[in-house]
Amino acid sequence: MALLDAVHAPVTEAGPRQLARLVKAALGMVWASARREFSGVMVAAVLGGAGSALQVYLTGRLVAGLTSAGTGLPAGLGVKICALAGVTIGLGFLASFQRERERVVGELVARHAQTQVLEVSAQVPMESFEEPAFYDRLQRAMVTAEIRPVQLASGLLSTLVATTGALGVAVGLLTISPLLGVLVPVAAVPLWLAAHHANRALYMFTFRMTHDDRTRAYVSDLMASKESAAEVRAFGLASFFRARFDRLYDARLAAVRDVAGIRLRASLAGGLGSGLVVGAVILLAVRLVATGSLSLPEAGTAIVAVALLAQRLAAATDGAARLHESTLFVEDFVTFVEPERARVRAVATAREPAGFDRIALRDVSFRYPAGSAEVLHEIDLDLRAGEVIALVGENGSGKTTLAKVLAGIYQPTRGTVSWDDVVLDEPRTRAAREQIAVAFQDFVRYRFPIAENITVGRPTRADDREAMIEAARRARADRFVEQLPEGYETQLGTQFLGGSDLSGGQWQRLALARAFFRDAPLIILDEPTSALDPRAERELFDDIRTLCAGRTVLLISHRFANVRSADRIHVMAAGRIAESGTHEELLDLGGRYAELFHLQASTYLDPKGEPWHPLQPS
Ligand SMILES: Nc1ncnc2c1ncn2[C@@H]1O[C@H](COP(=O)(O)OP(=O)(O)OP(=O)(O)O)[C@@H](O)[C@H]1O
Repeated sequence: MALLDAVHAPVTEAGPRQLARLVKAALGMVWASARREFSGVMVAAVLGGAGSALQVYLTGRLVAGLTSAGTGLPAGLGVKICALAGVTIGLGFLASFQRERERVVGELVARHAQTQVLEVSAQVPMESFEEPAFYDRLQRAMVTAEIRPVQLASGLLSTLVATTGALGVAVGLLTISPLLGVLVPVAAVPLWLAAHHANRALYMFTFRMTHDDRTRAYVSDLMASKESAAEVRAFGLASFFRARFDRLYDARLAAVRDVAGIRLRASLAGGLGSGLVVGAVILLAVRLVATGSLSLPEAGTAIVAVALLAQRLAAATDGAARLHESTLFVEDFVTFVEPERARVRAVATAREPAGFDRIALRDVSFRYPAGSAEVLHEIDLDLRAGEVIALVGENGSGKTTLAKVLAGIYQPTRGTVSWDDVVLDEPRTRAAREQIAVAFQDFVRYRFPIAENITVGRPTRADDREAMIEAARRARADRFVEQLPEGYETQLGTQFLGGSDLSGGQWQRLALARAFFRDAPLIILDEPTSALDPRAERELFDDIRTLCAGRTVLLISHRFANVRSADRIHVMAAGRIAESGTHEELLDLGGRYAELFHLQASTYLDPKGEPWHPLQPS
């Protein structure tokens, strides 16, 4: 936790200046997303304030009329009562209007905030997803964007409405007794101090719980998602996960009780302090009657106004407290969204490389943010336009990492990637992704219709059905898709209405089709056939040049026989390129490639060195 605090100190430690900045940011959010609705409530607030002043004035006139009339009814009593009732009904209507508008403003701000968090999350550098602190910030920003806008809107609007209402009553009271009018607002001070303390406690609680909350959400996801459902049942993990979930929730509940205690004590102290002030002011009103400074009707009206003002001030303080609370959380949103916007702007202005005749990696090293050591060391690699280049090597040797650096997913820690003479800095790398198609080893299974699983490869040409079907054909996905009753319109994902599932190999063919549909000059295929049957695998590798004609291809495979026709094969070992050459050159070299190639080939030979025929007894 100490580390997290150092990375992102909670805002409660900050002074009024930072709070003012956050209030400004919060207002900016409301204004940007709900200008019209917000303006409507402002007008209602002003009307409400005027109505409150009128209410006090009419009450005063009514009381004065009643006391001066002696035993009979005063003249114009009916009109005064009707006017007072009319103002009260009007104020009630304004209150309902405000409540309903608040809801709409809250939703509008929530949508605005969530869109920004999602946009940023989808664009942050991939390295961010390697840092636990990033997930904490993301989680806080997500939660803030989801639930705080409603609180922000309601806090802001009810503060405005209650403050204008309080001002109206205060104006009425000041005309009766300036002393009482000045003293009543003091009742808001203990309420505000208490709210400030309570908000701090809540924010610190949320801040400190983020990591544990994420762990709990992960465990609950394991228990409730389709991806883990089979293993959870096969290994009987339900009670094991349940115990872990309970432990985490117990810790949270203990912390919730602590923070609830702090908030309750603060609220009691605030209410007590405020009540004492109001009581003292009423006593003072009585004393002013005794000393003859106030008449009895004036004192009666003043006491009603004091109670009304205290009530409005409490509402205004409550609104301000909610605004303050949500503002603390706005910090989580702002610190997440703002820095990333600068990067996005930089990318928007970056020139996309025009293409390449040669891609060159020079002295490229890479270390994962979470890793203690470099996983790529001083890599020099060239890919010329139209070549098929293969990467082979044992598990963990760095093939996927290198492919991701080439794909512009990761930025090298040291060294450069250039397209011809253009060195790709971060913005250019992002821009260059437009010209790269990748089929990842851990590709995504989109729970969309089949056609969309392919067209997300290049959403801007999603309407090109012919190209979509052609991509499916190249990935040999057309055969099984055409046998499905709804063909390319088949919804995937059994969690959605009418959805069905595919086999691992069929999903992989869709991932391949997606890469083909992207139609980019550089195609990176990381273990593209790991789930395919031997026939499909053979077909793909035999045809790779035709399938990717005119493109530059980087192929990664564990099966050495698959890459033997590549223009150049690089053998990776412990993050370095250990050997390079054509299949024949590498066999002649008699090194690691030759050893691993023969090792794999031997599994297809019987003990006498003949090809293995499993159906014929040896
Ligand atoms: N996100 C990560 N954070 C830290 N280290 C990582 C991360 N991903 C991979 N590594 C480490 O980087 C090294 C290279 O991994 P990489 O996935 O590039 O290997 P690979 O050759 O593609 O392996 P495989 O053949 O198993 O797919 C491994 O030692 C791995 O533990």
